[in-house]
Amino acid sequence: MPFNLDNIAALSNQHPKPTYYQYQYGTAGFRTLGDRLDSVVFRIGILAALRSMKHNSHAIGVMVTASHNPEQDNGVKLIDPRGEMLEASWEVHATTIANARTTEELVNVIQHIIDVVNIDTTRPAVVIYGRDTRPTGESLVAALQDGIRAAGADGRDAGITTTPIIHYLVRATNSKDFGEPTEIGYYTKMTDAFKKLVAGRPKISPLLVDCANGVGYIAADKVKKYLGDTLSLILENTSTATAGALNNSCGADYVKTTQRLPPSLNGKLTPVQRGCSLDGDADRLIYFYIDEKRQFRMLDGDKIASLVATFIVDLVRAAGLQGQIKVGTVQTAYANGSSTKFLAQRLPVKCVPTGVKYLHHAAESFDVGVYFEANGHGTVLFSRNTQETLEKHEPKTPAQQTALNHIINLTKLINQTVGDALSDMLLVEVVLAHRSYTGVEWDSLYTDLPNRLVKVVVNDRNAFVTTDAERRLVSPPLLQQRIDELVLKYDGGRTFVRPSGTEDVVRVYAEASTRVQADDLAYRIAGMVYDEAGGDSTRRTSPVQLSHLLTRPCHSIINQAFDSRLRLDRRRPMNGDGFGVGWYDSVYDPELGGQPCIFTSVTPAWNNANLARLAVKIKSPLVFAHVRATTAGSLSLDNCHPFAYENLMFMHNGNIADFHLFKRRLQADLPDHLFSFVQGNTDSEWSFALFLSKVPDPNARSFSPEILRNAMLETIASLNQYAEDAGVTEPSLMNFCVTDGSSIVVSRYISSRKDEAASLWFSSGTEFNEYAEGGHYRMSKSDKRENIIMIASEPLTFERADWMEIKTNHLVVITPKMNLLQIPIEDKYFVSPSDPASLARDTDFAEEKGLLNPLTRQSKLAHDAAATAHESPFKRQVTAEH
Ligand SMILES: CC(=O)N[C@H]1[C@@H](OP(=O)(O)O)O[C@H](CO)[C@@H](O)[C@@H]1O
Repeated sequence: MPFNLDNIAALSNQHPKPTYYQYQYGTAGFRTLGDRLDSVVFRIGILAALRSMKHNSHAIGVMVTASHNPEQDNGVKLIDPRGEMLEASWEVHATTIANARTTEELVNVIQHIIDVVNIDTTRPAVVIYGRDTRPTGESLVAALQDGIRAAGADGRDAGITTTPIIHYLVRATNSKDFGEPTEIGYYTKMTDAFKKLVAGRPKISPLLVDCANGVGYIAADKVKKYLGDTLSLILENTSTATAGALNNSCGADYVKTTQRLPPSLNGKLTPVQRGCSLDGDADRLIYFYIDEKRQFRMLDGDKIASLVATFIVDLVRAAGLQGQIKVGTVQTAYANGSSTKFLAQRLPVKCVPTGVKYLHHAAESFDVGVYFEANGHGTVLFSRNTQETLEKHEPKTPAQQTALNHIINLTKLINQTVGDALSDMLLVEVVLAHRSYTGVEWDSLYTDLPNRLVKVVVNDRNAFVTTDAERRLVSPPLLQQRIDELVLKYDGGRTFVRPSGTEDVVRVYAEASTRVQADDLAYRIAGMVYDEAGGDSTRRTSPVQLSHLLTRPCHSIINQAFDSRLRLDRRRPMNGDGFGVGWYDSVYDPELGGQPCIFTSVTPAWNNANLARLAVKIKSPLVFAHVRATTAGSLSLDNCHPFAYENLMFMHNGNIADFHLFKRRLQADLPDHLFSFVQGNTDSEWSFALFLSKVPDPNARSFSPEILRNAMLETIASLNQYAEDAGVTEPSLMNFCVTDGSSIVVSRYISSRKDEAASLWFSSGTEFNEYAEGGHYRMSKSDKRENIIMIASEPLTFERADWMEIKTNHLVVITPKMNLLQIPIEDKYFVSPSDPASLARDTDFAEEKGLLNPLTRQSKLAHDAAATAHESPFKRQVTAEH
C-alpha cells in the first residue's frame, strides 16, 4: 500500500505510547525493558521506511536486540544503507518519533520529518529486519511489521539472527558486488576465505565457544558446519530456549566485567585450551584460557586489536605494499594503557569517544583501520583505495603474492560493516595459526595494567561533561583538577570519569601498576564523584526472603556455626552464644514506622524453630545478621547484636581492648538519654551509644551517608583517644556496621599500624540464588548492575572469586542508590594500601581472637581463586537488594 498518514494513524492506535516513559536513541539505539518497547518498535518501522525513501529506496536495516543486557531487556536499532550505524541527525528523529504522546502528535512529527528532510514518499522503501532470541522479540517484531506495513514499505524478515548478519544483509542488498545478500552467502564468503587463509597450516586445535545461550549459538552452529574439519568448534551455553539463561553468568560481557570464566565452563576448558565468549547478539568477542597454574587469563578487545593489527602490518610489508597502505588502530579511553603503548610503538593509534560509531568513523580515515573496544566489539576496515591498490598490485616474488592473497582473503573473511564475533573469531584463529601462537604467546604481547571500572549512580549524569575523547571532565567545575592531583600519587596511574551513554550512571575507570593501587584509585575517584553529585534518593531497595540468606544456604552464617566443615575458630567446641537478625520492612508503613525489627536469641541459631518459621515469611530489602561468640558481656538477650535505636541498627565484630579501663569515662561523655538507653554490658553496645552521641539527631527518620560516615569516624577517633588516655597498648578491633535502613556504613579497622584488622569482605551481583539442591547458593552477575551487596566477615559462598576483601582501616559506604564507596580512615594507624608496609601487617593478633581466617588469607595471597570450605563461625552479614 502507498505511504499514507491515515494508514499510519489507524495502526498507531493499536500501538499506543505508554504515558510515563521517555525514550532516547542512545549509543546502541533504544534499550529498556522489553515490554516497554511496543510503540517504539512500531514507529521505528515507519522511520526505517522513510529513511529508505530518502536513500533512493536502498534497504535500511532494523535489529531488535538488547545485546549483552539481561534477557528481560530488549532494544531496537536502525542500520544505514552501507551497513553502518544510523547517522547522528536521524538519531534525533528517532527520539522525537518515539516520544510523540498521541497518534495525532505522531502524525505531525512524521509530517515534520518528511518536510524538513525533504522525503519523496512516493518512492518505494525496503526494510530488512531481524531479532535475537529474547522472549519479547516475537511480539516486538509483530509491532515492527505493523509499522513497516503502515508506511507501505517492503519488509524482509531475516528471522532470528545476529546483529552483524543484519548489517551484512543490508550492505549486500544495496551493493551487489559486496556479496550474496543471504545468510548462506555470508557464511560461505566468510568460511571460504578462512579455509584459504589456513590452508597448509598445521591442524588447529579445538576451540570452545561460549554462546551466551543466545542467537550466537544458532549462527555458530551454522558456521561450524561450513567449517567442516578445518576448525572444530565446541559449542557451550547453547540453551536458547531456557528462560532466564541468556547472558546469565556467561557471555562476553560477563567475562569482561567479572574477569572470570563463566561457571558453566568449569571443568570443560582444559589448561591452555582456547575459549571464547560471544554476547547476546554475537557482535562482541572475548577470548580466554586457563594457564598452567590454573589462573584464568582473559584476552579482550585490546588484545585482539594488538594481535590483528600487527599481523596486518606484517602482511602489508611482506606483500611489498608498505608506503602504499597505512594501517592504523582506533581505541577508546577504556583501552588498557599497556595495549595503547604496545600499539603506538608499531602504528598510529587514535582515541575516540565510547561507541562503535565513533570508532568506525575514525577507522575509515586509515587505509586499513583496525578498531576494537576493550569489551570485544570491533572489526577491520579496508578503504576503497586500499581495495583498488590490492587489485592492481603486481607482486615481485611468490612470497609477495602469497601475502597479497592473504590480505585479499582477509577482506572477505572480515565483516567490514560492523564487528561480528564469529568473523572476528575466525580472524583471530587465522592469526594464531599463522603465528603458531597459543593463547599464552598471544597473551605475552604485553601485560595488562590492573584496572577497575566502578559505576556511580548520581542525580543527573548530564552534569558530567567530558572533552578529549572523554578522558577529561570539563564539568562539574574543578573536579578534574582534584582528579589530576590524586592520580599523581599512583604509580602508572590513569583514570577518567564519564557519563554512560546506555545506563543512568557515571562510570569511573582507573588503572595503575598494581591491583591494590588501581582499586584504591577507582574507589577514591568514585567517592569524589559521589560527593560531587550523589544526592539523596529515597528509592527503596527490593526485598529478599530472609530464608535465602539465613536458613537455606548451607554456608549461611547460621548454618556454618555448627557445620564442622565450615568452622575455623576452634577455640571452643561450638558456637552457641546466641544470634540476632535485624531487618527493615519492604514497604514503609507510617503506622509501623521506619525502625528495624530485631529478633535475638541466646539459644543456638541452627535449632531455633521460630527463626526458621519467620525466615520463610519475611522479606526485607536490608538485613543484618550476627552469630555471637562472646568476647565480652554475659550470655543474655540484652547482649545480642544487632542493637537498634529508633531507625538506626548497629553491630560490631571485634573487641575494644581493656574497655573496663575507660568505660566510665565513655559513659560520662554520653547524654543522659543515651546513657540510659544501653541495656546490656558489652563494649559493642556502649560503642553504639557513643556512635549515637556523634549523630546530630539520632531520632531522625533518615540520615545521609555523610552523616553516618562522619559519626563512624568520630566514634573510632574517640575510642582511640580514650584508650590512649587510659594507657591501653593492646589494639582494638573495630569492625562496626551501621544503617538507617537506606545507607550502610561499615568499618574494617584496627588501632594498630602493624597488625591486620578482623577480616571483612564484600560481594555484589544481580542475583543470589540456589544453583544446586542442598542449599548451594551463589552470587550471579548477569550484567553490570548491582542489585545485591553482601558484606561479611568472611566470604559466605564457596565461590571465593566472587568476594573482594575490604582493605584494613577503610570504611565502606553503601549509598541508597547502591553505590559502594571505599574510603580510607586516614589517622595515625593508616598505612596506605600502596605502601608495601600495608602488606606486611601481622595477622597473628586477629587470628588469635578468631577474627581472621588464615586459610582465606593464604589462598588470597597465592591468588588462588578456588573455593575453600573453611569459614569462621563469627560473622556479620549485610544484605541490601534492589
Ligand atoms: C565501559 C563500557 O563497556 N561501555 C559500553 C557501553 O557504553 P556506556 O556508554 O559506557 O554505557 O555500551 C556501549 C554500547 O554497547 C559500548 O559501546 C560501550 O563500550
